[in-house]
Amino acid sequence: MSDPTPPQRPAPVAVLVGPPGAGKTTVGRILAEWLEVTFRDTDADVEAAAGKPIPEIFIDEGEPRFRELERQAVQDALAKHTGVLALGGGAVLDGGTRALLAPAPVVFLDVAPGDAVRRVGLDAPRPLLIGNPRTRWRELMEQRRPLYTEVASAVVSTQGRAPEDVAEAVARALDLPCVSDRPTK
Ligand SMILES: Nc1ncnc2c1ncn2[C@@H]1O[C@H](COP(=O)(O)OP(=O)(O)O)[C@@H](O)[C@H]1O
Ligand SMILES: O=C(O)C1=C[C@@H](OP(=O)(O)O)[C@@H](O)[C@H](O)C1
Ligand SMILES: [Mg+2]
Repeated sequence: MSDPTPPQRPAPVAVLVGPPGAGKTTVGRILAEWLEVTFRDTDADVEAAAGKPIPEIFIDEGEPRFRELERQAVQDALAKHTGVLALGGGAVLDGGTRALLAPAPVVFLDVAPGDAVRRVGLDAPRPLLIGNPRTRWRELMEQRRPLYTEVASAVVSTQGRAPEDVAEAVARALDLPCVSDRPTK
């Protein structure tokens, strides 16, 4: 008699990584809607666990504590969340977090510096971009690009693409069957 099929471990259908301004949160929400699954963002999970916004966690407790909370959020989401998951841009800096991501369907959303800095300038503050955002972003990306590439099974460019076009490219890269049709323009 053959062995019974082992119980499937729940896993997100897609995990988005990439630098601040790549559009992980925006694209993740759109993709989740099309797939008719839930969306989760580890930044929101970390804020809920700490009971304060990210800039305050950095000021009060420092980046190492933020990365620890982030690793716990990633671990929890990978174990329990079956929808689309967006990570914070620096999650890949932590070796433990990278190891957790190894079996997951991870997509690296790539973005050009000019686009990223313009996008985050219109959005919520990122503590690591304080000062000269353009220079800081380039420094972050120099350090992180190899790490995004290491954890990802696919890379999707966001250059000159609307968030819906990026979501479609992610779905194609992971061979995901979207339930809801892409809204027509
Ligand atoms: N492909 C895109 N084109 C134009 N603007 C975008 C795109 N993706 C995201 N944005 C905008 O950029 C800002 C940052 O997006 P967000 O999803 O928070 O990025 P991330 O989570 O990767 O830091 C938001 O204001 C969002 O509306
Ligand atoms: O790049 C980073 O180190 C960070 C990116 C942010 O998330 P987004 O990439 O969603 O902006 C957030 O986790 C925090 O401000 C730190
Ligand atoms: Mg985000």
